[in-house]
Amino acid sequence: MSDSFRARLRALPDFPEDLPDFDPAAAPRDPAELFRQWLSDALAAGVRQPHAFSLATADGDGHVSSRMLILKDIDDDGGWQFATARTSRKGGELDGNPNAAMNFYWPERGRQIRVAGAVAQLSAEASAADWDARPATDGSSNPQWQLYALKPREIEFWQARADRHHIRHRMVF
Ligand SMILES: Cc1cc2nc3c(=O)[nH]c(=O)nc-3n(C[C@H](O)[C@H](O)[C@H](O)COP(=O)(O)O)c2cc1C
Repeated sequence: MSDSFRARLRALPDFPEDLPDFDPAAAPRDPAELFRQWLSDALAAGVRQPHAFSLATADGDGHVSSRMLILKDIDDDGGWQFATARTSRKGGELDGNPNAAMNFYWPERGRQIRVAGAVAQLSAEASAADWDARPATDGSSNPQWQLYALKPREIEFWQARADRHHIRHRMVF
């Protein structure tokens, strides 16, 4: 059972054959601009939810949890925005420890983007506007809904290569 499962896992392909090139030296210096370029490329390549990312948070004892969320914006202050209920597990963990990490992965392009930093709550007005802009909005309000912004301490753009010399473009702020 375990042997055959291991063999099944081993037989799965890691990355597609036709990976894009990436030259960090020629990339925009602004990470938001580079992310927008990569997002357009991912959409053109048929990536279904390139705006979905995993968010890792930690509780006061250092126990880590992660879950998928949707990126709402990268704002003019460089904040990577997402929204959730303030009363959720992640909301409680962020209250006690603002440090969090995002991870985007776009398999069709062999690309991963890691963003880590401290998260701050945005205004009640911005949170309400985000709630109202949800696709299934019914006009009701949700006072628990909170828009957050992660201010990057570090960002890494990662490009898989067929020769396994994967490219890591890391920025520290
Ligand atoms: C693709 C995807 C996108 C999601 N986007 C959001 C989101 O933007 N906000 C949110 O609160 N939950 C979102 N969820 C649900 C969360 O993953 C999670 O189940 C929920 O927020 C509770 O997380 P917590 O108990 O760790 O706080 C999404 C789930 C998936 C699979």
